[in-house]
Amino acid sequence: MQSATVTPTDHQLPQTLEPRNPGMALDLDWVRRAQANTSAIERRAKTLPGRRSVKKDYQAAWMLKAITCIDLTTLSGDDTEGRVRRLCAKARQPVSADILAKLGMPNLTTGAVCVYHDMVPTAVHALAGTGIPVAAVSTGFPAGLSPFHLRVAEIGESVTAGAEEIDIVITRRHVLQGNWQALYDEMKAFREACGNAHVKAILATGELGTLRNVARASLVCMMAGADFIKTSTGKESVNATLPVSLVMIRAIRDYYDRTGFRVGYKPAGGISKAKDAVTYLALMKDELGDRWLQPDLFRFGASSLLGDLERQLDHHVGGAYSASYRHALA
Ligand SMILES: O=C[C@H](O)COP(=O)(O)O
Repeated sequence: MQSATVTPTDHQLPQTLEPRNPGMALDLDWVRRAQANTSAIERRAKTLPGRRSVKKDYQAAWMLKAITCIDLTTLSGDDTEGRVRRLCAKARQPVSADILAKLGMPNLTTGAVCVYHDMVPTAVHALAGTGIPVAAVSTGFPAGLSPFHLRVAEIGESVTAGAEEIDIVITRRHVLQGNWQALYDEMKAFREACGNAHVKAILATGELGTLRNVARASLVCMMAGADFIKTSTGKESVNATLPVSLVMIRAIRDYYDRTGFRVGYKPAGGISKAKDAVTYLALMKDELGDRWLQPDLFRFGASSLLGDLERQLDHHVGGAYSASYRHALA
C-alpha cells in the first residue's frame, strides 16, 4: 500500500475545508431504489482485514493519520470532570513527546473530544485555544426516545455550551417502518437546531435490521443535511462493522456523485486496535479517495483506540512493546 499523504500540515484541523452539505428535497424514488447486495458486500468485507500490508516505513504515518481522525470519547454514566480533563489533555498531546521526537514529527492532536452534554463546559474549558472541537452526543443519546422537543432543546443547549459538533441519534423506528418522511423531517429539525455546529447522524446500524435499511437511512440523513453519517452509539450490541461501513461509504459516494457535496463518515463503537484503524483508513482511501482521509471528512468514534495506536508507535520507534497501562487514557 502507498503512504497516506501525511505531512505536518495535515495535523491542523481543517474543519472548514469543505462547503457544508446543504441537503436537498427528500427524493423517495432514489431512497426506494437504494439496495445493498448483502452477499457481495460481505464477500468484499471479508477481503479487507489483513489483505493490506502496510510497508514498515509507512506504518507510523498511517497510525499518526488515524490519531488525527479520532473523536476521543468518554460516554459513561460515571464520567467526572476529572476524567474529561484527563481525556482532553490526551487529545492535546495524544502521543508522547519522546515518540514524536524519534519520528521527527511535531505534535498533533485528535480530531475532537466527544462527551455527554453535561461534560461540554468542562471539555470546552480544557481545550480552550487548541482548536480541538468538542462533540456532544445529544438528542437523548443513546436510545433517542425522549420527547422530540427535548431532543431539539438538548442540541441548542449543547451548542450554547460550546459544542462545535453534535452527534444526534435517529429514531430507529422510522427506519424499521420505512417512514422516510418522518426520518427526513427529524434529521432536518436536528440540523437546523445545530446552527453552525456540524451534525453527525448516528444511525445505530446494529438496530436497523438490514443493510438495505442502512443504505436508505444513510441517504435520507444526507438529504436532510447531515454533515457526517456515523454507524453507532457504541451502546448497541453490534456496532461498527466493515459490511455496514461499505454500505454507508458507498451511499456517501452516490450522494457526492449526485449533489457534489462531500459528507463525512464516522465508524464508532468497538474499534480499539491499530490494525483495525488502518483497515478502515484503507477502505476510505479505496472507496472514496484521499480527500476522505482528512479529519473534516473522517473520524473514528473510539474510547480505547488511541492507547493501542500509541503502543504500536512506541514499538515502531523502540522495537519493544510497552505495557498497556502506560497508555491508559483516563
Ligand atoms: O461514539 C463513540 C463510541 O461510543 C465509542 O465506542 P467504544 O467505547 O466502543 O470505543
